[in-house]
Amino acid sequence: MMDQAYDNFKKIFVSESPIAISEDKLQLLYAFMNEMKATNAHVNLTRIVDDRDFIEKHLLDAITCPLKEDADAILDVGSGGGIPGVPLAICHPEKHFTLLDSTGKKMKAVEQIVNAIGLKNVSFLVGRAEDYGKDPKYREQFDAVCARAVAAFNILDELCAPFLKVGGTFYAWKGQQAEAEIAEAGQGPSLLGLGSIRTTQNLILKNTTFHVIIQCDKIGSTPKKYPRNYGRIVKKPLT
Ligand SMILES: C[S@@+](CC[C@H](N)C(=O)[O-])C[C@H]1O[C@@H](n2cnc3c(N)ncnc32)[C@H](O)[C@@H]1O
Repeated sequence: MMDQAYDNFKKIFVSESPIAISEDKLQLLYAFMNEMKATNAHVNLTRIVDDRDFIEKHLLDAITCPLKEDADAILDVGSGGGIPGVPLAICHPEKHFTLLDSTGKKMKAVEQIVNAIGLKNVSFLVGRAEDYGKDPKYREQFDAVCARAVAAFNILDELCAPFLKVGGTFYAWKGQQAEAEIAEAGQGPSLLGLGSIRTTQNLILKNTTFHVIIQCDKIGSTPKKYPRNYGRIVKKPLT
């Protein structure tokens, strides 16, 4: 049963959203927000708790990602409190989302949230991206890989590229520093099999000026030597 608080949520969401969302999905996004806020009292999942901020900086920031229609298996690397993975899973029930984070406590909390709101298209992995990326069970198995607020692009490319199938797409959420980070990554993406680097800037939200998603496609297999161990990736990012 939805209430006055839901009506307020809906009003803000509809006035801010550049895309139309059905009522059932909107109710799930609302339930996710409330569960996350409640969980936040004992597990630190987000600093954003005001409804308008949550809608703009978490929900809309996540769901405006231009995921390809034919992407079925999607990995969210460094998912933390479940963003962008959970809002995207709500909006794309036909796709499967795997959330990966090295912090088990966060993944456990998000799993409980996902169960509480009844989402069936999400699964969880606890551990380091650079370890899972070497595991044949996960390497080159995903049609899309997403990552928000995890690392600079010249580190993220090595963490994420190994998971992508050739033909898949990598989405890295960035702000106004996107172009500078692409430049800093130099030849790194192409060494990893990534190409066609571009940015999506046309989904700028009313109060979030710098909503930029770097996208690139996997155009060739990632050489076996990548990903290196994390210390090496950070100390000497590919250029
Ligand atoms: C700042 S949080 C961002 C969480 C979420 N993506 C968001 O935008 O709200 C970064 C998360 O990435 C995870 N992380 C960082 N490096 C990682 C790695 N190499 N493998 C797996 N998780 C990692 C951290 O545990 C943390 O939960």
